[in-house]
Amino acid sequence: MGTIVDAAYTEGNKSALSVKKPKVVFVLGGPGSGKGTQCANIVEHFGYTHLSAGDLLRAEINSGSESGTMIQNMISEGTIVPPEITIKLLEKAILESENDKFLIDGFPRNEENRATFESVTGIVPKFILFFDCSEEEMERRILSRNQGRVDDNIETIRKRFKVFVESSLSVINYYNSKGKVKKIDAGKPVAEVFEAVKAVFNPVDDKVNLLPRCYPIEFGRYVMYHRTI
Ligand SMILES: Nc1ncnc2c1ncn2[C@@H]1O[C@H](COP(=O)(O)OP(=O)(O)O)[C@@H](O)[C@H]1O
Ligand SMILES: Nc1ccn([C@@H]2O[C@H](COP(=O)(O)OP(=O)(O)O)[C@@H](O)[C@H]2O)c(=O)n1
Ligand SMILES: [Mg+2]
Repeated sequence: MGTIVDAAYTEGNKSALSVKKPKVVFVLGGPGSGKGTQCANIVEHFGYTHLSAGDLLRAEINSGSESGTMIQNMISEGTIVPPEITIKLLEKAILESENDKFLIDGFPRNEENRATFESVTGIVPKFILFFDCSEEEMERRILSRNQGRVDDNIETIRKRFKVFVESSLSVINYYNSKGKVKKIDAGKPVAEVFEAVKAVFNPVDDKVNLLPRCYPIEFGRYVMYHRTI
């Protein structure tokens, strides 16, 4: 149809993303673990662009797209939308951005998401940020989130926890076996969680830390400058 999404596909069904080669960090964790909250902090501090798979799917519903009804039903049930749909939305957002580094929040949520993304885009994530939080705390947070989401009710929350344990944890285990998971204790207050997050990102990514800080060390008549980053 000549849309930007169609244009993203080149010969052999490979995505144009294999040309753009963006830097990608997957941000995973149970519903309510604080992914969106911490992504906002990372954007502010490290200059990434935040792409929430859930937000992109909700925007697709609101755009009146033909897949809208199906997406709406799946979100209401807490089930996972087929990867073709979510991946196209992610690709479009990445290609439309001038940035080259992205936080992909809430994706991949199952093995099918993961394997399809990898084969279609050829992108290998730099690392996975995993927000580890108890169900009791996640439930408390979601029930006071107040964003008017159709899935933030106790019945759907329970279904989403089940999907997380049965389908999403295996993705985290997969990347863990490759040494790519940075696990964060997400049960603490927002500021404390962000301290742990900051320690994970390479300091050279830090927007407020772009110039190396040096301090002099004197050795007799020589003065050496030691870089702190
Ligand atoms: N560390 C935290 N402690 C307490 N509340 C938090 C924390 N992180 C996020 N929240 C709140 O919990 C709710 C869920 O957070 P959110 O970032 O939307 O999580 P997710 O994207 O993982 O579902 C929001 O209302 C948010 O303000
Ligand atoms: N990769 C994804 C991400 C979200 N979703 C759907 O979108 C819903 C909300 O996802 P979300 O990431 O906004 O939810 P939170 O983890 O932020 O609470 C999920 O429960 C799924 O129904 C999906 O199908 N596939
Ligand atoms: Mg979220």
